Amino acid sequence: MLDGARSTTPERCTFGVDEVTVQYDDRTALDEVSCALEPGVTVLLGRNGAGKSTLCRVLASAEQPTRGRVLGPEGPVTDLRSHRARVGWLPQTPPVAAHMRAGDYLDYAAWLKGISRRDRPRAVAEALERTGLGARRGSRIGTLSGGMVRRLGIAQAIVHRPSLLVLDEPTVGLDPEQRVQFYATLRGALDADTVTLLSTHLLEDVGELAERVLVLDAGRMRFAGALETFLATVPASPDGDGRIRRAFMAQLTDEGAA
Ligand SMILES: Nc1ncnc2c1ncn2[C@@H]1O[C@H](COP(=O)(O)OP(=O)(O)OP(=O)(O)O)[C@@H](O)[C@H]1O
Repeated sequence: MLDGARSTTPERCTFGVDEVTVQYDDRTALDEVSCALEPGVTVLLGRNGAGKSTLCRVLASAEQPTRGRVLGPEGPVTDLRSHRARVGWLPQTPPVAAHMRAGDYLDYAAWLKGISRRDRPRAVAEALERTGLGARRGSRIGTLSGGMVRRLGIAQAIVHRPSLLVLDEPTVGLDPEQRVQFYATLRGALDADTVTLLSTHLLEDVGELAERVLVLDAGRMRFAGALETFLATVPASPDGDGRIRRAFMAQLTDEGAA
């Protein structure tokens, strides 16, 4: 296990977790999980209940692990406030308020991230532009389509140009066309040096976005490495079909099927 994680040299590790355990009463959501993230998109795969959301929350410092450490470029994170200021986070349920106008909502998100009153208009305009919502600045969020609300979720997560972007199942509930738009929006919204973790159980997301892959199962990290390494865990089939699915299935355990 973790062959890919070992191949991620510490010099290139900008964010990650070290031996993180999260315990809820008698349930172990994460069991001594370690991973090192790099600039680019890492897709976090796992079945329902594997621990994906828990890992996302821990990385975003929205939740404290029972044991273990969150890592930043300077080493273990000790100052949660400044860590949160450099993290963009899109939880499973986008934190939007239907009655607000998109621009006002982003202004509020930028204020929460400590962007000054002077810099906020530019930050908001850029976030709207990067997510293709420039024309929707004055629209009430309740009138936007599901796909637009998801893009607005990305906009609030990137409004402060975070170093680490954590997206928890952002493609769930989007129809195929909305997903295509979402992929394009995300690619356009990311800076080259942004460290992005995207959790999903949609294997399509891997082919569209992943440079690296993590697989969690039953709270344990089963695989961490480059997409090519992940795919190489199973043989190619003559028609080239279903390789991501087979590579994913190969990492799963009976334990996680419970
Ligand atoms: N606040 C909580 N209290 C108790 N148990 C929890 C809590 N949050 C998560 N769990 C449990 O921890 C385990 C991991 O949950 P988590 O939500 O991280 O998984 P997931 O991979 O994101 O699943 P899904 O794809 O269904 O969202 C599950 O067994 C879940 O029931």
